[in-house]
Amino acid sequence: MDIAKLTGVDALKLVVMIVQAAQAVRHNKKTCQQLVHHVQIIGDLLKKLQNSEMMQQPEIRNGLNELEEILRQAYMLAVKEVPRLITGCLNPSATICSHRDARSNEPTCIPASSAESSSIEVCSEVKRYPLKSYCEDLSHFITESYKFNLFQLIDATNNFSHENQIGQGTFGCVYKGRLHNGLEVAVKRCFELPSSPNQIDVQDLEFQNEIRFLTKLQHTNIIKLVGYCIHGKERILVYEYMSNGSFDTFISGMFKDNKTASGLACTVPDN
Ligand SMILES: Nc1ncnc2c1ncn2[C@@H]1O[C@H](COP(=O)(O)OP(=O)(O)OP(=O)(O)O)[C@@H](O)[C@H]1O
Repeated sequence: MDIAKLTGVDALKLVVMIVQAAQAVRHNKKTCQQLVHHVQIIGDLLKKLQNSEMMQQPEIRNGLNELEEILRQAYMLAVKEVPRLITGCLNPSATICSHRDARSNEPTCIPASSAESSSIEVCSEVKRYPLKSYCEDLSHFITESYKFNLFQLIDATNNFSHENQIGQGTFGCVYKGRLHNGLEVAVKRCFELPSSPNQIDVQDLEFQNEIRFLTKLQHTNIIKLVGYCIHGKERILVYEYMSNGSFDTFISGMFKDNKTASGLACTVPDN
């Protein structure tokens, strides 16, 4: 099926299509049921958002556009009968990240928020799926980024000190940091939103979208996500540090180099 044919289908319709596709899959029944369960949670959330005032906020609309793109890709995967893999990617409470297995030292996928409260049981096949095979089967969803613990980032940024702050965007403050291995990083500490259940959900979706999109889009012209941290209410993203100025400067520099928006789009790996 041509992905272009799905253009214009909204997120809620995609949820229905994914559920239908997953229910039609003959193999991996149990995994498909989990997939349906996870997608329906996203669908319920979208329904709640649909007529709310929050939909007027551009950042939420943008987040939902990105979610729609994720759902579109999930649908494409569902119809290709690989639900086992996308269950992990769509689990609203678990993000796949790469870690090394303590015994074999093999990179392994685990749910990033396994320490966080989760009412959803994460598919055990996904939990222990070796990163290598995962990459081979689903390279565009894999993340080479790592889950940091909060103390590593406190250490890297001198306790998020004022001196280390290099900027501030819509979603949080950005700090320059240096990891133990010497790598210079930009650490974005997301603002805490007022504690309304919906807003927290949306913030988490936004956060997870950022992780998925940046790890999926590996390209020399796209900033690399080095890792992330979830600790209590803390949501932190760790990017490679751009020594040549801000991201905006970098983007405008790119266009000065005759890399037009459409040219860039052409060079982004096509999933
Ligand atoms: N990877 C990075 N390396 C160096 N500086 C960075 C990096 N990322 C962000 N910054 C600095 O932090 C500032 C805030 O960045 P951030 O991505 O949070 O927001 P923004 O893209 O400027 O705005 P918005 O969030 O509203 O889109 C940037 O303007 C830049 O100066």
